[in-house]
Amino acid sequence: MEIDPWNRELLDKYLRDYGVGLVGFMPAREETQVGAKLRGFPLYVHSNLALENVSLNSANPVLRLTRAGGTLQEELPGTDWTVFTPAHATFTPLEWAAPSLPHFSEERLIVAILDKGEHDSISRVLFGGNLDFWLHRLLFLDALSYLSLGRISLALERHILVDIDDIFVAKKGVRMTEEDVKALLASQGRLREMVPGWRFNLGFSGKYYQNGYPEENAGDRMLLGYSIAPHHSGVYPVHEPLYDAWKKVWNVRVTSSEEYPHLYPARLRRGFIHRNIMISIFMTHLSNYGNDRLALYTFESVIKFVKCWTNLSLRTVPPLQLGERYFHLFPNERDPVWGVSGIHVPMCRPPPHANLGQGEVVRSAPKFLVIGPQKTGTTALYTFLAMHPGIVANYPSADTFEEVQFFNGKNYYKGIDWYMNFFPVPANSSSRYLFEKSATYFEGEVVPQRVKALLPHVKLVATVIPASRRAYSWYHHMRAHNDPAALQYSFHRVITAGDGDPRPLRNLRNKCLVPGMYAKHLERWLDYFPSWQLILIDGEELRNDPVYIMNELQRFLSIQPFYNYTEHLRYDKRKGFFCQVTEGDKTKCLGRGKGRVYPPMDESDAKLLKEYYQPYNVALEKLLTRLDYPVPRWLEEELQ
Ligand SMILES: Nc1ncnc2c1ncn2[C@@H]1O[C@H](COP(=O)(O)OS(=O)(=O)O)[C@@H](OP(=O)(O)O)[C@H]1O
Repeated sequence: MEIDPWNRELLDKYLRDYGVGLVGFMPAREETQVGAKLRGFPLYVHSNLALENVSLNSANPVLRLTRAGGTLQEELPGTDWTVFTPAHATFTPLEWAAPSLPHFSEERLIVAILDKGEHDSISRVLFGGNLDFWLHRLLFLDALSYLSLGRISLALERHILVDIDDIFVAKKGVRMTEEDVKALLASQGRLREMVPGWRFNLGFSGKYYQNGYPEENAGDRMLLGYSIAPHHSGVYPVHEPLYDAWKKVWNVRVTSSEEYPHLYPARLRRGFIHRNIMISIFMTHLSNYGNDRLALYTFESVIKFVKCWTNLSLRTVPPLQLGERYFHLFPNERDPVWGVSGIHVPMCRPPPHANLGQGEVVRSAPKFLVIGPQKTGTTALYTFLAMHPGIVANYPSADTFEEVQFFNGKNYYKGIDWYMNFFPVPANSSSRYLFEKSATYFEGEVVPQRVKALLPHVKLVATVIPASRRAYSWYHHMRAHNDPAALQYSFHRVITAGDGDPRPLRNLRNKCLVPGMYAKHLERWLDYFPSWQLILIDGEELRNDPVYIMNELQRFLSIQPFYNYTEHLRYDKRKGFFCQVTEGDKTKCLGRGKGRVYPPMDESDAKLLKEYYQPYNVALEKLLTRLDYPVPRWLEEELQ
């Protein structure tokens, strides 16, 4: 509002030429202005006021979501409000308030004002302060809608359902009596007048039915007559046996949870779909419906308040429809992101509502992940790490061997319990370094976000080798695994495949080439993790001097005790690689699948790939320099 004339002229020209409106806020200032003219506007201001008794101008065209609900008899936060006195018909008051001074409570000073643009062809909504005051946030949304000619507008329809879980679950003495149930039904009747069709949705666990004092048991019986359903308790993190039961016994399609995704305040909670069951987010618990009945009071008050100050139309629909509407509105939330933010690694994570029975254990989370990409020496790294007495690897998977492959692909939908079961329970989890290696994590679009949500403090180990060498090794890996496309097409054909080529060939090309765009993928990881949580290992050095790399890695992970790899790794002439020294001074090397023998890459293909990866390599070098990471020698050579 108070920029210098030159910038003001530029800004106004822009606003006029493109028909853009302006929302302005008056900054707090030290000196008080009384009746001062606002430069360039036919408008006078008075600053540094304490205000109260707010009301809105119902005739102002800006009001859309906000309703002029009467006079709000409360003080505005702060004592540095500015009020406006217009001197042109272009201005229409939007909001009034009275000064917080004795005998002035009837006065109406303008705290927010609409400039219709009749003075200088620019429409504005001006606020005499910031958005700390809740009503101004609503007015701000309306200002955006008005000034954008309705293009930036939120729908006015809202759906609401109150879900009361565990309706019978509470200790004797704090359960619902008949009187409480009657109060619930009476409240439901009153709410129905404000929200057509309102109905509390009750869920139960039958185990606790008739488990209270006689008057509470009478309450239980009355509730049973009302309507209850066994489709609640969408506990989070997901408790798989519950989902099994929901599917098998009741064919439940929708349920509720109050935890996901472990973010506070509660308004940050979200929905998700797991095993085709929609989890909406609206769940409350019994305790405030019996006894003090605070929940009933709160809901009625909130709804009255919303109806008083907004033009929102409140509706209710049954749970299934609500779930469908929810995910139609927020399609991005269909995919869950399992998270335990706030719980530090090592985390102990029994399902929150599950009583740990015999044979059940509390597991610890991995402290670091080897994320790949494939063919960069990750198996060697995994094997060398697992030799360390202080490091514990995941159990192997029946399908994917040493790799769990949880955060990418379908396994993610098996839930956290499935993942955690891959980790042994160390006697003293805090002194052991659990880790897993899944080389497919590196380039997965959703992987960094998922890892961050579940393991925010985890350290990340990535390995890189020349991208073209990686691509060639991967191609031979696929041939060795009898991949039909890899067997059918030559390496040249794969790396030169165009968008018009058959899908299997294009897929192969992408999987072959995309992981080597190292900088692009690393940047994605760094969107979620600070650089000090990530180490980048030169796979060439790992191959030639694994002891040096393992020492670096131990330092990065701050692992105790320091393991002397010199005595435990030895170059094996026959294998052509470093291998593990075993008892009896023999060596145990990786299997035939690692360190394969295949013909060298055609020079023309090597040239093609060098050009292809050039921009990615340039970006990688820049990234490494920016992060103060060492630049591998092969990268320097590639860029010469
Ligand atoms: N010590 C040791 N022993 C055997 N192999 C070693 C070793 N160090 C690095 N390498 C290189 O690792 C390459 C395989 O990489 P990955 O283990 O990441 O492959 S995989 O993604 O897990 O399939 C593998 O690639 P290929 O040579 O193409 O088979 C090796 O070059």
